[in-house]
Amino acid sequence: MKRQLVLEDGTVFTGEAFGSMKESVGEVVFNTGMTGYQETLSDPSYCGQIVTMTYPLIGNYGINRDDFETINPAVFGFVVKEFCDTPSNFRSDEDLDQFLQANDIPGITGVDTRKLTKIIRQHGTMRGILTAAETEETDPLKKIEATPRLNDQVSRVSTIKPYVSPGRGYRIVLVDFGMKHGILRELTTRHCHVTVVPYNYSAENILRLKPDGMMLTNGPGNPKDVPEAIEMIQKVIPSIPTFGICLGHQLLALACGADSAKLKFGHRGSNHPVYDYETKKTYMTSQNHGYAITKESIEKTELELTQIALNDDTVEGVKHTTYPAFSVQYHPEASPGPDDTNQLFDRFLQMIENYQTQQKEETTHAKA
Ligand SMILES: NC(=O)CC[C@H](N)C(=O)O
Repeated sequence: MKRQLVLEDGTVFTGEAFGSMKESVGEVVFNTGMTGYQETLSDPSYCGQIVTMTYPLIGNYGINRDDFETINPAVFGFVVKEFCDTPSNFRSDEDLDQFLQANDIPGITGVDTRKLTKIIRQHGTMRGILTAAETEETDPLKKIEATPRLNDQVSRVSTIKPYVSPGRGYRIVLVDFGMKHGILRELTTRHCHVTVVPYNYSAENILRLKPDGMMLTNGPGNPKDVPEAIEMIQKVIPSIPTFGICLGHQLLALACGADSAKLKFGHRGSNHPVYDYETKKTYMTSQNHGYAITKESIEKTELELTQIALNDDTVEGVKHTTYPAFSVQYHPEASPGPDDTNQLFDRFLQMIENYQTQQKEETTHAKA
């Protein structure tokens, strides 16, 4: 069956439908990863977005039971140059078409994804619609216009109730804005006792758990759409060591008085070079974001710029100069992509240890 991807500017791409047959409107973004389509499709940060893979052959190693970043994919559509319906890999359990059908995600194959990507790069991110090619009765552009822009993606993908992944190590509260499993995996690998809480869990409830540390996860949409989290972070960071990733980084920075802005077409892929001023090293990072903290806004806060994107000089990391808190815009948990920055989880646990030692020393001094 024929299907079209129509962009807001009127550009039409015609291809073959696969996956779910439903019509879908979303923000059209591109991901430059050569592999990792399963992790990309299951990353909740794509809620509301139609994702294009720039790598031309997609589906060739199928879908397996191990590589999900959530079991509830939230992406609104999937665009490929060539869908491979004969996957060949020892881990493959089903093909991409079956996966997309089972999760009600519409796909389109046979699209000139290079042309599509060039358009998005020149014009900036646009909304688009995946629709049956034959539709004559309604103008696809009118349908895009009639579809309200989302501002509630985080509430769609966050957990509703808190839950615990037990461990004998540090007690970490993990605030779920649309968590990738990779973040939880890195903490449990390090024996942490993790309490995952909803995006709108209050500061009072978090402090009542007496955590050793707080982690703020990735998540979809505009960070300014989650004001309750910004308020919570302001109350928690003076006393609990905090580490933020991606949306969590943006929320931490907003909570400290910085500002965020939308990037022209974002960073999505597995090969984004980032320079870390602290280690004086460049790392390859996995990224997926459309917003960023603005550099100028950091200057008037108590934050310090710690990392920078080498492609476009945008903010990739900050740390608080008084409180034990730091964050990065990219994904140290990788999945997909390189795990060069995996040691940030160790840096976080080290920060907790240092903070607790310092607290003990201060209490001893106070008593003496
Ligand atoms: N992966 C993320 O957490 C993305 C953060 C935010 N939704 C953005 O697009 O910038």
